[in-house]
Amino acid sequence: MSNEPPAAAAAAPASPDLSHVLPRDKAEILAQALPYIRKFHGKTIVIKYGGNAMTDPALQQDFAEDVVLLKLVGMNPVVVHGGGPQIDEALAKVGKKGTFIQGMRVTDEETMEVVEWVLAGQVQQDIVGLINAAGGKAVGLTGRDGGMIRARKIKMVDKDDPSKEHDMGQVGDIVSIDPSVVKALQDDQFIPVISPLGFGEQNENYNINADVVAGKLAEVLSAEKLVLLTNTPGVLDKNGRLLTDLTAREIDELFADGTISGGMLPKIASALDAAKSGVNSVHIIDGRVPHALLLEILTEQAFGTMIRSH
Ligand SMILES: Nc1ncnc2c1ncn2[C@@H]1O[C@H](COP(=O)(O)OP(=O)(O)O)[C@@H](O)[C@H]1O
Ligand SMILES: CC(=O)N[C@@H](CCC(=O)OP(=O)(O)O)C(=O)O
Repeated sequence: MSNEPPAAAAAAPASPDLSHVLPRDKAEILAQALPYIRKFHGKTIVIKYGGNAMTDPALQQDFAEDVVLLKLVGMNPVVVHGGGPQIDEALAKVGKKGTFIQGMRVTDEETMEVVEWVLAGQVQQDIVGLINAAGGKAVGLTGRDGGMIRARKIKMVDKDDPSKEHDMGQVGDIVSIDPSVVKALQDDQFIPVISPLGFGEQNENYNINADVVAGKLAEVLSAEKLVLLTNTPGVLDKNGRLLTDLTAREIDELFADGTISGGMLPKIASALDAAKSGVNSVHIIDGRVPHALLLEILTEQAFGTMIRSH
């Protein structure tokens, strides 16, 4: 994405060497996960896997293993994936450059075809394959499957001039989500992997920002947690320092002074909506950290940015 990240966003943490950890210490670490396994047993956890967090094959494998582990200890992970950089790469091959307005891709007809192919054909199936190889049973879905995500053309009002509206092409705004197909899959021990594509009243296709789908799905599923994996340590302040905790009022201030830009705009807005709609804990975390999901869900380690409704 073309927006400038605050300074600290660039540094990816290195993979730790655990060869020196004694077996009894490893057992102790496993035992410390018990309270979290008990707390989240049977609960739905919506995981947004951002396109920017999925660029390294080793990290992708860690991610798939984490999802399977969460399922095997009794949680209900639901994966919503992105794919912004992967779409950009495919567009470049046909000589097109992505254009973004307020963190959303302007989607003309030709771009829509590429978006569908990359998200549902490539990225989703790669994730499904990795989860299955790690011992899970993943099923890939788009918003069309089971009539899940109804959408309409988004109205994008200019943030500086509210009298101006941008034509975003086939970018969708969610009208409703019917989660019955997700629930049926969960009941049969499958792990749903959802591409952020919706359909409209005339059966037309929509490209929807994946953070928006993840946030709304977490709300509709009454999820316990929404975890958004991205390529920064979390939300950063103007000096590139991590903000570990954000309330609605603080988020308004960050929007107003321009600290949040690009892809972080829909991410924070969706995270806040989910927190306000009753999702108990909402976190934006660094997907470049090996086993980021396990760190966030099964340890007491404070990690990334937690979004609170008040
Ligand atoms: N205040 C901020 N803190 C952290 N990241 C920010 C901030 N403002 C803008 N960003 C940008 O948001 C990006 C994450 O959003 P996005 O590119 O859509 O990633 P993803 O593919 O994970 O959804 C970061 O890489 C960074 O460039
Ligand atoms: C409307 C819109 O912006 N759709 C996104 C869908 C993918 C996405 O959200 O990917 P990330 O999570 O990796 O950014 C796009 O076309 O890039």
